[in-house]
Amino acid sequence: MEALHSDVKEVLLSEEDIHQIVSRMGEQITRDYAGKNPLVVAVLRGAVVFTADLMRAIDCPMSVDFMAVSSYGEAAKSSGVVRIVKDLDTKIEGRDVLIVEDILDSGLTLSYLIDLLKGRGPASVEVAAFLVKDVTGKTPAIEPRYVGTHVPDEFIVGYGLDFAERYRNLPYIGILKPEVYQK
Ligand SMILES: O=P(O)(O)OC[C@H]1O[C@H](OP(=O)(O)OP(=O)(O)O)[C@H](O)[C@@H]1O
Ligand SMILES: Nc1nc2[nH]cnc2c(=O)[nH]1
Ligand SMILES: [Mg+2]
Repeated sequence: MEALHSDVKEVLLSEEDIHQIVSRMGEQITRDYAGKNPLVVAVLRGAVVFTADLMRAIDCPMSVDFMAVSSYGEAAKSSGVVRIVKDLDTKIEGRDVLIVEDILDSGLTLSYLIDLLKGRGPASVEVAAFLVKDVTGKTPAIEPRYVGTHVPDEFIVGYGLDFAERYRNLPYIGILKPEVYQK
């Protein structure tokens, strides 16, 4: 196993843990979307690593498109305002849409996206979230159909999740040392 990054306090999920979770989620999605042709919507940038793995664990016809939104910018706390940086290139009317997210924290990003995409007349909109953070005071209950696992209320990095655009390339999920983002 590779050495722990010096800015990471603790590893929550190893590469092996991640692989097992993604396989299980892929099986569930494959079963539920049999005979359909879902459009997987990856939310850039955080979800890109998870999406790349999840797609390969889905064994039914599907397509993928990307949307970029950002609410955290360079900060460790949401600005409260979700910005669309890139919209879908695909028409979703009548499609089964599966939004793929790396983490559900305050819920702001997903509640914004779900409302936006539902307004375009899809057949269905579901969410696959790799991580759900256990925080109090989440934006109106979002219940993702597919959840990888729950994480504590700390700042998480790795496997696509960044702080100020760093650490996305760590192959594991870890807790960032507070002194790094409080600097
Ligand atoms: O539930 P929330 O409190 O809205 O937080 C979750 C969102 O925050 C992060 O994205 P961010 O806006 O930082 O952009 P990024 O994906 O480009 O890192 C993460 O990837 C989720 O999309
Ligand atoms: N990297 C990272 N991005 C987030 N966006 C919302 N919560 C988090 C988190 O814990 N870590
Ligand atoms: Mg994101």
